[in-house]
Amino acid sequence: MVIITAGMIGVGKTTLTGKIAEHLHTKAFFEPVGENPVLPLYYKNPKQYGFLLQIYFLNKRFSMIKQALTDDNNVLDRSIYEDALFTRENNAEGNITDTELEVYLKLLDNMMSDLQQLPKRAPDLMVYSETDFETILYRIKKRGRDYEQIDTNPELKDYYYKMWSAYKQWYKDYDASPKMKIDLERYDLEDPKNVDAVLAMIDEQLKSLR
Ligand SMILES: Nc1ncnc2c1ncn2[C@@H]1O[C@H](COP(=O)(O)OP(=O)(O)OP(=O)(O)O)[C@@H](O)[C@H]1O
Repeated sequence: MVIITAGMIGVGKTTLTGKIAEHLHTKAFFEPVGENPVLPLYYKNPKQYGFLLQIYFLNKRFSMIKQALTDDNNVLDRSIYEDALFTRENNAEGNITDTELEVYLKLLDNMMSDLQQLPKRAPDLMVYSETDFETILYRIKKRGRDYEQIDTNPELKDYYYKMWSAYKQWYKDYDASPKMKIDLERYDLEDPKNVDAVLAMIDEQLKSLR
């Protein structure tokens, strides 16, 4: 089984990915932000580093999905299927030019067609997490990464809102695999009871796929 998690910045995908991997005894693929040299540069100067950051992520995600689809027993914390959303939003914000977007999309297209030659062509399940916008802001604040804070960079609130809204449509349009939605506002994963409830929902969904 290959499961991918998806959802807005700060929604709680990383925690959920860890819980799923532990529960199913599978390997989790994370992309630790501390090891990303471009991310802090991007938040300081999105116009200069927007394109570079998206190429950085795309390259990482391509390696991860290739390995995941080859090994066939994995959970991925965000995947190549949602990266273009960030690129499009940064294009709409004026951080990424139309030419950069075009080059990016062609590269992405090439990468996606390469995936068709792998033992498995797509994930088995996409687990999408959502909360309301206020909860997103609360969790970003609580997590406390300096460069993500709207207190020091108020313009970020607008960017976050646009991303949060765009994700709703992204979920509706996603058709690369079966999908399910988890309400991580109702099921806050800090409570172990909620973890059990969410894992039971995922088990149920997996059963229906077998
Ligand atoms: N293409 C992209 N993919 C993922 N993250 C991106 C991308 N472009 C910019 N970012 C930024 O990189 C950071 C990713 O952080 P992280 O991997 O912890 O994901 P997250 O969505 O915040 O996680 P979680 O749902 O676990 O809270 C965020 O600050 C996000 O805004």
